[in-house]
Order: sequence, then C-alpha cells, then structure tokens
Amino acid sequence: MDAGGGEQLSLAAVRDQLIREEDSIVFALIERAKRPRNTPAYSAAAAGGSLAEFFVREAQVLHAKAGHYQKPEDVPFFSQDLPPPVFPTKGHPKVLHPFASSVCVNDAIWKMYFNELLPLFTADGDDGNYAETVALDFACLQALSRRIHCGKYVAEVKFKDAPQDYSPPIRAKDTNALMNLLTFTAVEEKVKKRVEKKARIFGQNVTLEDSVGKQDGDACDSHCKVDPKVLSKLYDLWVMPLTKDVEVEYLLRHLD
Ligand SMILES: C=C(O[C@@H]1C=C(C(=O)O)C=C[C@H]1O)C(=O)O
Repeated sequence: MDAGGGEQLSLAAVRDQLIREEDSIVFALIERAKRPRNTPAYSAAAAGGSLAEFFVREAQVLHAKAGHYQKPEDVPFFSQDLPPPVFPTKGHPKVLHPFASSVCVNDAIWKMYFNELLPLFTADGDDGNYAETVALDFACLQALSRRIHCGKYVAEVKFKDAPQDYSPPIRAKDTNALMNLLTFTAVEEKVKKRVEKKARIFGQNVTLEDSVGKQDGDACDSHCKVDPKVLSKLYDLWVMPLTKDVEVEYLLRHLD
C-alpha cells in the first residue's frame, strides 16, 4: 500500500488509497464490458478447469516471478506453488501484523465475480474472443481483490486509533461487535454515490461533436459503457461487505 510508504499510516491516507482503487475497478469493468459474456471461457475443459482459471493461474505465475504478491493487499487467487521473484524486489514497510498475509477472501471474490457480477454488466452473447475476455477478467479480479484486501490497513489504523474500544471485542471474539465498531454508514453512502458517478463520467462516449460532461444523471445511463447503478450495487452488496470481512478477520487475530 502506498500509504504505508514511510509516512504515518492514517485513516485519511488509507481512504484516499481506496478512492484511487475505485478508478481501477471502474475502468477494469468498462474494459471487460467491451466483450459479451463469452460463457465458453468459463466452462470446464477436458483438462478439468476453465480457460479463465487456466489464465489466472498462469498469469499469476508470471506476476509472481516479476515480484508481485509481496504486499499484504496483493493476494493471489491460487497461492499454491507460486514461484519466487526472479528479480530483486524492494522491501515494503511492515506496518501490519505478520499474519496479515494469510487473511484472504479471494474465494468469495471469485464466486461473486463469475456468478453474480459478470451477468450484471456484460451483454449476452459469444464473439469467440475468449483469450482477450479472460485477460480482462483477470484485471477485474485483481483490482477488486486489491481494494478489498486494503481492508487490512483500514483495520490496523482503526485499532491503533482506539485500542481501548477494539481490544475487548477482539478478546471476546465478538464478530458482531467488531463489525458494528468499524462500520461507518455515512462513509459507505458516499462511496456508493462516488463510484456510481465515476462510472457515469468514465463510461461516457467522448466525441468532438457533443458536449462531454453536460449529460448528467440517469438520462445518459443507457449510453454508459457500464450501467453506473451496477457500480453502486457492486460496492453495496459485495465490495464493502467483503472489505469489512477482511477488517474483522484481521482484527480477530490482532492480539494473538
Ligand atoms: C473501509 C472502511 O470501513 C468500512 C468499509 C467501507 C468501505 O469498504 O468502503 C466504508 C466505511 C466503513 O463502513 C472505512 O471506514 O473507510
């Protein structure tokens, strides 16, 4: 996480990072929406797995060799037998507990992405561009996973800011109390509105003839590359709940 790069980790800095991650998620979905659903890419092939699974496994091997997956928020979807980096990597400041790297909700992200999200923002159809399609899926999965696992930093700063509040429910392993403590409904409402707005702005067709930015609100939503409402739904139903699951899972082990 960039906010961990030397300066004091703060809730404001971590939230700024989360805002930046929104851009990556919105753009990744816009890119994937260029292609229709392309379901054959997700059907199990003779060898067992699907093309999507094959691509993610192989892409992660390359990414691992290039030095990816060294930070607590960069969590691979298939962690078994990943090779070490081939080139020297620059260490990152250790601001989280060592167990942070084992907090992972990628299985839930995988299921959510393929079973729930994809049908919401891709058109029915099959154009045969399976290799391109799964590469775009990989970008979406990585962007979502990275944002959600930034929850580890959120949890760390929340604990550091109020150890007296967080320690009793951690000791009591009271998941509900922790969830209530770390939830900020007003912040969540703003996040939903902002991602919807970003999808509306980033997803409009830019031409020289029309006046870009003038169209606003629901009027232009049907022309957007991804329905802006899908973004607020994605964050409401899955991204923020999973981020909070990461926060709780991280906090539960904080006093171990
Ligand atoms: C990430 C945070 O924790 C919770 C999760 C949020 C999110 O995923 O965007 C927003 C507010 C909180 O309910 C935060 O406080 O910023």
